[in-house]
Formats: sequence, structure tokens, C-alpha cells
Amino acid sequence: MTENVVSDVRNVAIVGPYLSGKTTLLESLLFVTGAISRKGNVKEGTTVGDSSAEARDRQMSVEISAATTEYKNVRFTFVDCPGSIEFIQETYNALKGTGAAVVVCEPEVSRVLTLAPLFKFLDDWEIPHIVFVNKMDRAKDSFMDVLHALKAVSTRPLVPHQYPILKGSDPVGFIDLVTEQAYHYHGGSDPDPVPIPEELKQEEHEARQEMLEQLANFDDRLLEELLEEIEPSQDEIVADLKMELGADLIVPVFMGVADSDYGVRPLLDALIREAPEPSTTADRRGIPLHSGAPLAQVIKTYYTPQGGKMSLVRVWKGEITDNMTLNGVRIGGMYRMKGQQTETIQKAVEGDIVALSRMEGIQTGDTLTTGEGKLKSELPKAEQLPPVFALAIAPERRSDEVKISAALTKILEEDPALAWEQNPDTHEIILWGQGEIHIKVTLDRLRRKYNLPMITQIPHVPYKETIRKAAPRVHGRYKHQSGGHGQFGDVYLEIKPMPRGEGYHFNDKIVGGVVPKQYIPGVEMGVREYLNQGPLGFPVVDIAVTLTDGSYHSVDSSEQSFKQAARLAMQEGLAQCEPTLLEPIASVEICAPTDFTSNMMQLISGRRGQILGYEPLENWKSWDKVLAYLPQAEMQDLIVELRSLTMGVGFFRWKYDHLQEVPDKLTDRLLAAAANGNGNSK
Ligand SMILES: Nc1nc2c(ncn2[C@@H]2O[C@H](COP(=O)(O)OP(=O)(O)OP(=O)(O)O)[C@@H](O)[C@H]2O)c(=O)[nH]1
Repeated sequence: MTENVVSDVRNVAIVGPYLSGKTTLLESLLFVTGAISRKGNVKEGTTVGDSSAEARDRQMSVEISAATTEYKNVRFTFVDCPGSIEFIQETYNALKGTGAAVVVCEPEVSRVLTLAPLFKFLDDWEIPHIVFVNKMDRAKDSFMDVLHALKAVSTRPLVPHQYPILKGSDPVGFIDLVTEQAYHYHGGSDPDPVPIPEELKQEEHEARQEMLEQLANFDDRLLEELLEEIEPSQDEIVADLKMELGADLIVPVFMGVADSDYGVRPLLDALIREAPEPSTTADRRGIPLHSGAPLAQVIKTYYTPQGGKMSLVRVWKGEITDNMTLNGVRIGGMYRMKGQQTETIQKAVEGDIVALSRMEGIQTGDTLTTGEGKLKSELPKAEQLPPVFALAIAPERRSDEVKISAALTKILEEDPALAWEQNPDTHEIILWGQGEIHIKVTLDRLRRKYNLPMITQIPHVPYKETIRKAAPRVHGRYKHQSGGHGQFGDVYLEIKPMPRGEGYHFNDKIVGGVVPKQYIPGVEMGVREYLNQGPLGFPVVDIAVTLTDGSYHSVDSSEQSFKQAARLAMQEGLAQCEPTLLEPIASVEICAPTDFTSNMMQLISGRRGQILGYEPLENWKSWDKVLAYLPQAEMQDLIVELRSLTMGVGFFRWKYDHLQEVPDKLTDRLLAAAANGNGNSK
């Protein structure tokens, strides 16, 4: 690559719903710009994006991949992002580092809703974006219908930039609404200029008016010209497009067929002409460009199959050279990426996205600068999504147990949307993520990269138990004679239920030393140990135990024998106290477009939930959130059903709230399920 002829830099995220054609568009962009000589294919697993084994197995992107190319003296780095909602954290992290995004979508009105979460993120973070309506060769709906459907899910106005020319239902070209020049597509070269077809003149005029009126909303001069029916100059229109896109005021809409390279060159030209320069983006993010040390931010961390660490960074300010020390870590090497291929470079400039190797201790989202000191203020990071799906994992080979923690730490560095914990009640290792495929991809990585095949199971629900009735005086006597001196402990306990959330209380009401002070800790220990696993098999909570009476033997008594006596008393006592099962209840907020609110209610009632109310979701256009209490036992596949009911866009947030008695009629079923591991091995 000839670095010195580059006059400008652009970095662009390619985002959009699942399977809309992002990886195919990247392949086409690399092909038409000459970065690759032959196009790969998603089905054959030969594309530059989706190069990991996990992505190829599934023919879907599971992490971002960056590729740098040059076109008309501009260096572009494209970041192909996953479309699946289960990998959306990757996309959000990448978007924080890119100057603009191309949103790839399909020309199908019924699927437009799947763009809502992405548009929301782009609008919240004010990231300039262009829509590319792909797969025009398979359009189910007209371009204008798709455009109007898109408007309903975007808070920013959508502005048509092109108008399609069809032959039957086949896209053969487009009309550029700025220049009013029509073109016929050519897969292998620039489109051919042709006259505007007579029958499209009226439609083209209307689409153009729509574009101009939207632009005029942010430009008084253009508004005046339109009112006075003065034809605005093309330069003026382009300047408006550039300014309004750069400030994320409008969303221009393009179209094409990525598979056939149709519409790809015009898209590149528009990115050069209209997408903001790196300095404009930095300026809008409040990064002072003309003073201070270089600044970069990590948008992704990878571990290569050989175990080397790579940090993909966006350079925000100044130049980064390969001999620098950033945040106290010396750069191990600097590279431009093309999928998994790397090209060593010595220098990266403002706007570049490059990989740095061996940046130990540096995490995704970190802001990097020269020198040893920590930065006063970090660049903002994308919010970490709360995990919504979990499996309990264990190594297939017991000898691998010691390796799990180190491997999971690395995997979490690569994928911050995961989390893991060792559950203190069930002792299981729980792997948390954004859905079933997300967890399965992680398990594949553990097996492939770390040679750690795992077995999985649905996590146990951390049930507890309590009592409904008191037992005022239960007796426990432990007397044992073996050889030398014997063992003797004798206690009377009062056992009482406590209100929910009180936990466990132990009281000592011994008078006159009938149980000597030094043995009382033994009694408490016996009670506590017993409560770890009550008559139903779970920890006992919300219970008060009082030591009221007892007796001792001057030779045979010991702390140990009082512990045994207390256990015996508890065993006998709890059986009389009507033990009952408690289940954890989560407070949940389930969010989805209002069209699905009644589905959300049914989902909750069908899972023994208690609906607390519903209200509009703050800052979301036409979305509701339903508030509810839901038993944790019913939440395992909640996200799976919620997504299937809401075209994949519904999400929920939850937190543990309280314990609640399980209805009698369900206890047997839950106890049987719990004994079975709450479900089946997966
Ligand atoms: N007919 C047609 N098919 C296309 C076009 N672009 C992509 N495809 C096909 O659509 C499917 C999905 O394409 P991808 O490029 O993998 O989609 P993606 O958006 O990268 O997928 P994810 O990243 O997993 O969300 C593949 O079978 C492509 O061959 C197009 O313009 N026309």
C-alpha cells in the first residue's frame, strides 16, 4: 500500500440487522477498491470478514473485523460488525471508534423494525450514518415504501439520495438525486451515465423534493430558495448533505446489490464527499486536536490462535508510532488489518484504525496516550449490556479445572458482553452472555483456542427454604461412650420463623450456666451447619433459633458434643416446623415496541410472573416497558422467547429482588426438577 499518496482518511462501521449483507458489502468494497483481486463468498467461508472458525461454521459474523483499503487517494478502514443482537456489544464498541456508519438493510418493510435498537444507539451517540438498502435484486417492497417504513423507526429524518431504476423487478441502475443524473450499473466498473427514463421523471422529482425539503429544515437559505422556487446549486446541496450528515442531523439513503457490486462505487464516492473527516468527528466529541499528547481508544481486543494479544485502536489525535509507550505499555508492533491478514506499519495518523500487539493490561474501551501517567478523563465507552442468558459449565476433563479461570479471563477480554461467576449457593461456574448462540460460540472458542472442551447444563436455581411454624422447645441430646472419656451435649432450642429477608438469628438465653459459655459456640456451629441444608435440601433462611436450656457433664462435654446435640435438635425441630420452599424472584423490565406489549404481558403471566404495570420506555419511540416480578426458575429461556415474539428486538433488564414461597402445588414439581439439575444437560 502506498501510504504517502493518501490525502484523507475515513473509518466506517458496516452495521445492520442479521444477514442483511454486511460481510458481502465489505467484500465488494475491498474488491472494487482493488484490495482483493477475487471476491470471496459467505457460503464458502472465503470472505475477508467472518474469518474466524466460529463465524465460518455459522455463516454469520460473531465479532468485528477490520479491513483497510484505498480509493481515490483516501484510506478507508471498514469495520464489519455482527448483525445478530447476541453480538451487538461488539458493534456498539466499534461504533464508538468510527467516524461514520453504513447501515445495511434489506428492502422489506416487515423487517425494518429490526433496525430500531441500532438506530437508537446511533442517534444516542450522534454517530453520522448512511443507510444502504441492499439486496435490491430481491426487493419485496418498493424503495419508497421501505424508505417510509425506515422513517418510522429512526429519530433522525431519512433523506433519499438515489432513486432506483428497475427493469421488471430487477435493479438496473439509479438516479442520483443531487445531480439528477441517471446511471446503469456495471458490476466491474463505474456505472454508465444514461438519460433519466421518461416514466420515472415525476417520481424522481418527488423524491428529490423530499430530499431538498429535509435538507432545508436545517438550512434557512435553502428553505428560502425552495419557497421562491430557485433551483439550488449542486455544490450547495452537497455542502448541506456533508454538514447535516456530519452533525448527525439527517440520514442519507443509498441502495444497491452488494453481491453484484451494484451501488458500491457511488457509496464510496458519497463517503469521500459527504462523510465527516476525522477532525470533524474528534471536534464533535470534544477532543482538542491542536494541543496535548496523542490519543487513541481500543475498540476490540483479540487473542490470535497463537495466543498473541492484538488491540484494535482508533487514533483520535496526533500520530502513533510503533516505538511508542502508551499508558505505560510499549507497543509490540503496529499493523493495518485486512480480516486476519496483517501488514506491518510504523505510523498511524488521526482517523486510522490499526492493531497494536502485546498491549498487556489494556482493555477494550481504554483510552490510550503517551507516557506513563493515567489520563485525567477517559473517552466514553459503550455501556456494557447486562447478560441475559446463562449456562452452567464444567470441563469435560477434570484435570482441566485449573485452566478455566485463565482461559475465561482472556475470552472475556475479547468479548466484554460475557460474564462468569462461581455461584456461592450452587457452586456451579455460570457463564453469562447475550443468548444461546453467544454462549455456544464462546464454548467453541474455549474448545478450539484453549483446548478446553466443556460440558454444560442449565444452571440450578438457588432455592432456599424456610419454616412456617414455630417449635417452642425441641430437645437434642448427644451421648456417646467410646473407650476413654465419652461425649455429652444436651440442649433445648426454640425455633421460630422470621419475616422474609431477615436471614438467620441465633440467640443465647442460658441462665445459671446450665450450658457453659465455652460450649455455646459449638451449639451455634451445629445450628448453622444444619441450616446449610434443611429438610428439603436447601439452605434455610428467615429463621430464629434460641438456645433456652440444656445440661452438661463435667468430664465428657465438649464444644464438639454440643455441636452434635444442636444438630440433633434442629433435625427433630425443623420437621415439626412445616418446612417450605422459597424461590428467588427477580424484578424485571421487559422492553419492546408497543405493538408487542400484550405479547409481553402474556409472556409474563405464562411464566408465573406478577405484572406490576407498564409505561412508555423513556427515550424510545413507540416502545413500552412492562415491569414485573418473575421467578428466576422461569427466566432461563426468557430472552429466547421474548426475541421470538418481538422480531428479535425485545430485551429485558433484571435484578434479584426477593425470596418468595413456592405455591404448594408446584413444590413437588420444582423439587423433582431441582434434584434433576433443574433440567437437562445440553
Ligand atoms: N440476493 C442477494 N443476496 C445477498 C446480497 N448481499 C448479500 N447477500 C446474501 O445474503 C446472505 C447474508 O450475507 P452476509 O454478507 O453474510 O450478511 P451479514 O449482514 O454480514 O450477516 P451477519 O453479519 O451475520 O449479520 C449471504 O447468503 C449473501 O450471499 C445481495 O445484494 N443480493
